Amino acid sequence: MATPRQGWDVVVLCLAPDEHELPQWLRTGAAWRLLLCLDEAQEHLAARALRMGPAGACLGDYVLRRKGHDHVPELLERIAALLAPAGGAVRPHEARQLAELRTALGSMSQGILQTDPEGRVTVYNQQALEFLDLPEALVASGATLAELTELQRRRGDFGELCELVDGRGRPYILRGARDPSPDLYRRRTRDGRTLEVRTRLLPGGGFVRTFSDVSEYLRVQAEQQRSEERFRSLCALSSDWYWEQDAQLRFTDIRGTAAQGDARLQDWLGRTLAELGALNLTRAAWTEHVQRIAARQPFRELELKLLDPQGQVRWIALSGEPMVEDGGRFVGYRGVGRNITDRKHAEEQIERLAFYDALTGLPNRRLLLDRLQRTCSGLERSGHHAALLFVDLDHFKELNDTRGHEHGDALLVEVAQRLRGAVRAGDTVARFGGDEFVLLVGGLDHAPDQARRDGDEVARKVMAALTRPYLLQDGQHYHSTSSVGMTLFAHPAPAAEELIRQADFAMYQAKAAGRNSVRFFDPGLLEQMRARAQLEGELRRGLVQQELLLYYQPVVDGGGAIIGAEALVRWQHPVRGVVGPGEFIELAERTGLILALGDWVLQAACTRLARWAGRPGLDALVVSVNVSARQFRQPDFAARVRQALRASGARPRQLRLELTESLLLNETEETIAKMESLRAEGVGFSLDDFGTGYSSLSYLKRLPLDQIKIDRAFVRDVLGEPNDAAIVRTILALAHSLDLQVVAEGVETTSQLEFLRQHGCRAFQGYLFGRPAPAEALEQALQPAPA
Ligand SMILES: Nc1nc2c(ncn2[C@@H]2O[C@@H]3COP(=O)(O)O[C@H]4[C@@H](O)[C@H](n5cnc6c(=O)[nH]c(N)nc65)O[C@@H]4COP(=O)(O)O[C@H]3[C@H]2O)c(=O)[nH]1
Repeated sequence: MATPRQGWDVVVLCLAPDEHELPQWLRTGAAWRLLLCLDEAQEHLAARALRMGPAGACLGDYVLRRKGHDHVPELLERIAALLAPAGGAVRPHEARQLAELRTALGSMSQGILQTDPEGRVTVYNQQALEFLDLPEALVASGATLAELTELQRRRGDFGELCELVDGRGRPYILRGARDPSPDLYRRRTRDGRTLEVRTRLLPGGGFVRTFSDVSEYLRVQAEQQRSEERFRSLCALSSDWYWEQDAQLRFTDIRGTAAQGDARLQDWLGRTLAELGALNLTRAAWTEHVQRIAARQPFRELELKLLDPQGQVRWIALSGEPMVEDGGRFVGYRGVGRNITDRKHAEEQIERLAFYDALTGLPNRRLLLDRLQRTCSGLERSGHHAALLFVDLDHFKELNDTRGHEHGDALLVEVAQRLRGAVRAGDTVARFGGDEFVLLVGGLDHAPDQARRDGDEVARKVMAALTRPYLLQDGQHYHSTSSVGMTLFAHPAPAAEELIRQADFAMYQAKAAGRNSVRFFDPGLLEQMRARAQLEGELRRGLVQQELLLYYQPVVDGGGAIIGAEALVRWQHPVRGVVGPGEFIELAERTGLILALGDWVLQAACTRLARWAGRPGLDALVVSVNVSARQFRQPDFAARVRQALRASGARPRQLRLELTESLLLNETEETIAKMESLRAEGVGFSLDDFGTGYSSLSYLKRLPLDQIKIDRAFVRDVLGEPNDAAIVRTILALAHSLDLQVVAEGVETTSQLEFLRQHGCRAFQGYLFGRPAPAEALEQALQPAPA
């Protein structure tokens, strides 16, 4: 059959009864309407024609053939109906379909329009009018798309140079919207929206065009892109890296500059956290983590200590949160990871500093206290005894002072090693600072006697280890001994601090017993300890209550004339009466009270000097004041002396500071500077107890001294002990050659005086001339005889 021509209004297709297919030309689509005439058995072909939709012929209606030509009237009637002009009699179902179509078009968010082969707009919806900003009257009037486009172009809808239309659509618009139209292009409207324009050609000519406002979509897309970029740069710049796990908690993604090229991290892929084998997680910590994951909760800073194949430890911290799809389905975890190895090392270092002695690497006081507490709490169960040993090196200070700190430090390191070797691995060797070491030894016998023997054996071993000669860095050998104080304890044990006090106290007993010995803490001695503590409290109070006094002991010349005095402190105790410095100076030094005490003495002596000014006999006296090492080492010591002088008005030339040898051996440069600054103002310096310590010619030459004092120990035996006599002679000769004055202390007899005089001594101090006494005694002795 021939193909119907364009322009026909209705095509009536009568299918032969044996025809089971629709002719091919029906699919080409055309403007005419189709009226099918077919047998009942062929009714499905009408349905098929209907389904061809807008691309094919438009099925108008169909009529079933009846016997003879009974169906012809109906056929004609239907032809008439199809030929009826638009707006004419429309069948009810068609009217409904049309209305529904309009509603559907109207409710679309897209704009839609359709043109006929001549380019006239035949179908449109409100959205299209709105997007194109065109009046409906114009569009409905049958204007062509080219005309509408021209109108828009003139209005500037596409921009002056059509720049609002993208590269795909611009040539088409510039051509005046004449074919061919691109399938897709985008253009921006003047109010800033972006429209996506899609065109689909219709088979019979014309096209359907849709307009979608994709502004929001593009905004979200751009935002997403920005967010992606942010994430990417975060990953690139951050020391953290990003990870993801699937629902089975296997690592599926590890990203970020910090993770790139890190084979050890990339090795995680496909494995779960449990399979990484963290060394640090305790069972409890792991259980807690697993429960958290099971509850799909986030986790923060989960720290993992991992061992890599090279045996290196590294620490990683992970934080994560669950990933859930839109439907609420759990799909895994994601989060960030960070290498915290450096931080962990720093923390370990800090911990070491907090609990270990930096020089020897031994536990410090804090750690020892902790271990001691643990030992004590285990004693009830074990029934064992334990021992705490306080070890102090004899004469360590002298080594430190004479040979320098490096040698002292090296010795302490060696001592630490020897102590460790002398006890069992489970015992603790701690350093309390200086040359004080404390050993905690556990597992001693249940029976007190045997425990004591065990403890004694440990102490002997310790002492033997420390007595072996040391080879110093300068190649010289050094011999040392130690004093050990020990306290034994079992359950119930005293408090840890109390045990340390006991061992410390016992160590002092060992020192007092002549060093190089062991002493067990004797509870009987506890009283002494308490007395010491009480004395400290009383001295503190005494200082505040101004219970201190200054006595003065005269210093005389060869003819017995008083040329000066030494100020010696006394304590007017409210109960015990006058207490000598031998009972409290050492305590004051140990507790730091010496600083306040020393200040007071300086001020009192200066005040006395000022009072004596202008008084006959007293006016020219030089007063010596003892200065303890700790006092002298105060950074502002010189300023304090100046302050005492200024406040009292005393003349610096009449003040002489007595220093001890041990003080001068240390910190020489600083010492000299301090002494020189005071000496420049007239203050004199005397070296006390000369000959008892490490007397050295070199520092005598270097230090700005005026005077040395021969210790009374040499003076005492100067007649009976040839050695002492030789020392005294040497000191006098030395002092003479260095142009230093000499004062001999402790002169009690005229024979001593005679000896000293013979060998050139010109100044003397001792009971022979007067005991230390209140200032008034000196004042009386020097009072001019009444005329
Ligand atoms: N056997 C005997 N002893 C004599 C004789 N002549 C004097 N003495 C004593 O020898 C000590 C001399 O003082 P030192 O060597 O500076 O030794 C002083 C000094 O090191 C210290 N000291 C005293 N007062 C102070 C002070 O104000 N500050 C400081 N830091 N230490 C002081 O206490 C030590 C003892 O002082 P003191 O008990 O007053 O003892 C005094 C004095 O009484 C004598 O002929 N025979």
